[in-house]
Amino acid sequence: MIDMQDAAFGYGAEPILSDMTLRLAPGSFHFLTGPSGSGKTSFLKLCYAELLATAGRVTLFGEDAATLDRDRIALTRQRIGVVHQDCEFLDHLPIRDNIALPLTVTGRDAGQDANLNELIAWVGLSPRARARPPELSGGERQRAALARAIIMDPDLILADEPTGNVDWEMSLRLLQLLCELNKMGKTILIATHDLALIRAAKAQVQARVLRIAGGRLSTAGADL
Ligand SMILES: Nc1ncnc2c1ncn2[C@@H]1O[C@H](COP(=O)(O)OP(=O)(O)OP(=O)(O)O)[C@@H](O)[C@H]1O
Repeated sequence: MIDMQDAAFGYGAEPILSDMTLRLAPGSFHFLTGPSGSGKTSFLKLCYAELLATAGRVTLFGEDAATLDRDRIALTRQRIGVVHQDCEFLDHLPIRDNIALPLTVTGRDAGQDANLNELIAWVGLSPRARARPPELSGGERQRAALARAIIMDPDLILADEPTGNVDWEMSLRLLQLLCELNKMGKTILIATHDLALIRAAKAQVQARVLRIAGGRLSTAGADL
């Protein structure tokens, strides 16, 4: 699904990520930890070709990310759902329409989409579907961001601090949704600082924990 071979990346001359070698197998569940500023978001961006490796190779669904043209990148991204750290929405649109945006920008009629209503119910937002983003709580926004990320039925879900601004109860609820997606066969990669969340996940799914520190990727110890 995603293969990295000695991949490196830097915003300037100096790499911030080096020697990244990793394989994300279909159906696997991974966490990515590391200190603030260590490069977790940048790493996720390599995984959906928002950034391209400056050395080594990143292969997405069997294709070298560096060789993908714009159309192939767009097609590849339809297989990847991203929950961004800042979960930005269009504030003038109801949250239902925000969740449906990936459908509407690809020319589908969201109004008739039964899956959309089902998905909104699944994340527990049916009573809030007509509310606008500024009227939502942090936890509701995070669940809306997750719904928007999976509306196109992606194979891989990348989540950047999906529980960053919510209380523990809501963190567990979001985790539950991600574990359910994994049980449906989706591949999950979650960047998080929250070690308690990782421990809670390990009780439900087989999760591998990766750590970025000092620009290098390693497998975190079993003490988590
Ligand atoms: N667009 C950019 N241009 C230049 N430097 C950047 C850019 N984005 C991030 N950086 C720098 O790259 C490094 C890694 O940032 P990144 O956001 O990937 O880390 P992170 O581990 O996700 O951080 P956090 O946990 O605080 O979200 C940081 O030093 C950051 O300042």
